Amino acid sequence: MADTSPAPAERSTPVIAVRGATRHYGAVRAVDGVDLEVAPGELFGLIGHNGAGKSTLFKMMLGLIPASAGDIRIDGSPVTGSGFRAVRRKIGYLPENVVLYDNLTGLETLEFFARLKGAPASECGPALERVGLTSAARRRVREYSKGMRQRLGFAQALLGRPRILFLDEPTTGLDPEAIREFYVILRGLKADGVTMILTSHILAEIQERVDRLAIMAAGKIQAVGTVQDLREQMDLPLWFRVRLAHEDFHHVRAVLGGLPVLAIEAREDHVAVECQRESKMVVMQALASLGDKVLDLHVHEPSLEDVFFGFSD
Ligand SMILES: Nc1ncnc2c1ncn2[C@@H]1O[C@H](COP(=O)(O)OP(=O)(O)OP(=O)(O)O)[C@@H](O)[C@H]1O
Repeated sequence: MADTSPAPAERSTPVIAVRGATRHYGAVRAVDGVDLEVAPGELFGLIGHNGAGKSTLFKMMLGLIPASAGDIRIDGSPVTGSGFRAVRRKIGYLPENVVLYDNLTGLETLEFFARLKGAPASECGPALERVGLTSAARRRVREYSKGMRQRLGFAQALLGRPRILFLDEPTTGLDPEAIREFYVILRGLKADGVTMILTSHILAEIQERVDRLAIMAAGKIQAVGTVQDLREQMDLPLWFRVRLAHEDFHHVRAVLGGLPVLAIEAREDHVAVECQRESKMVVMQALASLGDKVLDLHVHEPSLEDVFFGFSD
C-alpha cells in the first residue's frame, strides 16, 4: 500500500519552536535552557509548581520578554524579528492576570480589545456568546464574578480568529461546568486546526485533555510527552483493585506466588495488588485464572499527579 503520511520535513515543522531559551533575573534562572516544540493543531499543556517559569516562558514565546539566550520561533518567525508583527496577528493570548477596566461593560471591553488587535467589532458579540456571557454583555466588569472576568479574558483572546492560542491558567476561577464548557470550546478550535498551549495547576483537569504536555521545574523542562509517555518514563508502579466473591484472600496470594508483585494488601472490600508495568500482563493473567472467584478487576494507572511529583520534586 502507498504511504500517504506526510514527508518527515512537513510533519516535523513545529508552530512553536524553542531552543535553549534562557531568562535570568539576577541570580534567578526563571527559564533555563528550555527546548520545546508544539506541532500544528496540537493542544499542549505546560505544568509546574508556582515559580517554575511557565509565565516567563509564555511571555518569551510571545516576544514580550527578551530572552537572555536562545532562539524562539513562532510559525518559523523569530519572536524578536520585524517579521513577527505579521505572525502576532495570528496569536491570541490570555495572560495569567488579564487587565480589565472595571468601568467598561463586557461588550465595550471586547470592542476595546478588538480595536487594539485590528479585529472587526462584529466579532465581539459572537465571542461573548461563545464564552457564555451574552446576558452580561451590558453589565460593567466591576460587577463580574472572578469566573466571568476569566471568561471575558478568554473571549478577548479569541478575537481576530487566532491560529495559535497561548492560555496562561485559563481555568482559574471557573466552576466545574465552566471548565467543561471551556474544553468543549478548545476541542472546537482544535478541530479547526488551531494550535494551543496552556498552563494549569489542575493536573486531573488537563490529564485527559491535552495531546502532550511538558513538566517544568526550576526553569527547566523535566519531561515532555503524552501522559502515557511520562508514566512510562517515570516507570511508576500500577495496581490492581481485585474484588473477590468471598473473602478468600489466600487464593490471590497463592496464585501470585513467585510472580514479581510489589505488594498484596487486603482492604475493606477489595485486594490491592501492586506491580511494575512490565509485570502487568503476567499478574493480570494470574488474577484472571481465579475465574469466578473474582467479581471485578480494575487496573489503576499512576495519575498525572503521581507522575508530576515524581518529576518535579
Ligand atoms: N520581573 C521579574 N523580576 C524578577 N524575578 C522574576 C520576574 N518575573 C519572574 N521572576 C521569577 O522567575 C521565576 C519564575 O516565575 P514565573 O512567574 O515564570 O513562574 P510560574 O511558573 O508562571 O509561576 P506561577 O505558577 O506561580 O504563576 C520565579 O522565581 C519568579 O520570582
